Amino acid sequence: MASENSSTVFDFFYLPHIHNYVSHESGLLVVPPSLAAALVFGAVLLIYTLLLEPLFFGRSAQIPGPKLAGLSWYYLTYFDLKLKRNEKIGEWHRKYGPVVRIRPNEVTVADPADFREVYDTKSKYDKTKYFKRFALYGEDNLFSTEKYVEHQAKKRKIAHDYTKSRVVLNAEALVRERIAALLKQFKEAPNGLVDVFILFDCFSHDVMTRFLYGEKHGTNAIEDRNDRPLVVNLKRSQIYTPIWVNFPRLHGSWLLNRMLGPEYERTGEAGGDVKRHIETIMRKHDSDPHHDEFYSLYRTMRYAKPDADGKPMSRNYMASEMYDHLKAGQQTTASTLTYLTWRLSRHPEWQRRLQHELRALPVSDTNDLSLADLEALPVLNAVIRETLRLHPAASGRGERIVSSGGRTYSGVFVPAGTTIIGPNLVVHQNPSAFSDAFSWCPERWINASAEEMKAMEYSFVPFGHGARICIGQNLAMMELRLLVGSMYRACSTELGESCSDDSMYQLGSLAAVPRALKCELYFKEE
Ligand code: HEM
Repeated sequence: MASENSSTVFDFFYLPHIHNYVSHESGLLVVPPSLAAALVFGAVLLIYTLLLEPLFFGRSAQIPGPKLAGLSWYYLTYFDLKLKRNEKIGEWHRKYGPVVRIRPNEVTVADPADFREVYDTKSKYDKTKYFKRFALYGEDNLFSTEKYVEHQAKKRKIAHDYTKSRVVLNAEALVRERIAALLKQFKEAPNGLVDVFILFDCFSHDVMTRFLYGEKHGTNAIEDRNDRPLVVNLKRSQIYTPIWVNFPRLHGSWLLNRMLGPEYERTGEAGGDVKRHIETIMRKHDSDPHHDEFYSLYRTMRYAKPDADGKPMSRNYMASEMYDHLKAGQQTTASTLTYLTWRLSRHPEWQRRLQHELRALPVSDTNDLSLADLEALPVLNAVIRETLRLHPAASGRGERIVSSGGRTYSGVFVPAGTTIIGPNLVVHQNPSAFSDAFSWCPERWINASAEEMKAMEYSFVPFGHGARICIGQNLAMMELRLLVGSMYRACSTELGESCSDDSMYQLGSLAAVPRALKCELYFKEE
């Protein structure tokens, strides 16, 4: 029998009411039947909700995938923070098949037909709330707009400027001018050693700023180091994008700044720097009395037809759109160019074939290659396509919501409301379209039969598909063709000592960049 003076653990924690439930004989807890029943019910409910429902009885339980991914949102987050998200999802598809549950309510598809169903114009899937992170200045841009219909209305106002003929008219000359500045830097580099990643980043930054605000107000990051901090910080911030994506409220907090150090803190400010940069440029542009006389996307937006309510585009909306295009167009293009020149440096035989093809072309009075000629070159287009296939530069987070009634993908039913994604990296590894899918093999695009080519093209979606396909793809393809064409006509490249398969491992960051955040190559003028 417990003495009146003996103390229990409940005294220690001072839980006065609990004494009512302690046996005076044994000192043990005596739980009244009603409380016991409530506790058991609670435990069963918890087990059912956290374990049995997601694993066996829930609407998504039959979808293949790792059990842990079905149980917890954090399982994929773990690989995401390690910057291995895309690689992991690819691995799961090889193990579990074309449809995989990657989070309790999130599914990816790898089959090209399923990919097309998700993104097709006919399907009209909405985007998820994830894209709200990309809204800026309090305004949704094209990329962050959730609703299909609203997105279409916005796109109609600017899509014309991104058609092929308009891009050639408004941007070809500025791209050529920036290429000349870039090649000069390559040629003047000490010992010919160049970090191409940073310089391609500067190149695509200059092209984008000039396209967006007009040549006169664009940057000179290639030759002027004062214009580079923005580029460098945006590049470094790639390492931390999974924190921003998974824990947006925690990102940039005092706690993370202390835990991750000054590099994290500094790059966390990159977004704010871009915002201020855009605001400054808009003010400069507005106070320029000649701003209507030269092309810029900003000018197009300022004079776009007003909405049905008669309102022109708001200043904040225009700023939001320009910020998004700047980031979307800069890092993707720089990453693609980096992987392309790296692959060519690893495969000198392809470099020689490319040079042979380029050097046989006629040049203009100004010693330029014509875009039409470049578009028709089999080797140039094969090396570009093969690089876009193996190293797609976007994040693979094209989240959409399965619409009402649910859908069946490759025989697997996915309920309405589920987040669905077609990661293009995984679609590009489709073994029935691409034999030896993990090898960089441009030959496949040259020697394919008509039937093989059809299958490859169906599975080749580096710019996405459908209504939300990359608006900048014509600009990107023009930059790639003109730059790679001009560069390899004039020079050769070789791997620098610091450049290895490990340093070039492609991270699962927002723009899929090389792990070392650099790529050193030797340039030899020929
Ligand atoms: C090699 C370079 C590029 C690649 C691989 C690429 C890839 C992509 C992909 C896959 C998407 C679709 C995302 C989704 O479905 O959610 C996309 C959208 C987009 N891209 Fe690109 N892109 C590139 C260059 C550019 C350039 C140069 C611009 C210039 C403006 C640009 C601007 C955009 C915009 C604004 C969107 C959103 C379109 C919308 O939601 O309607 N991209 N890009």
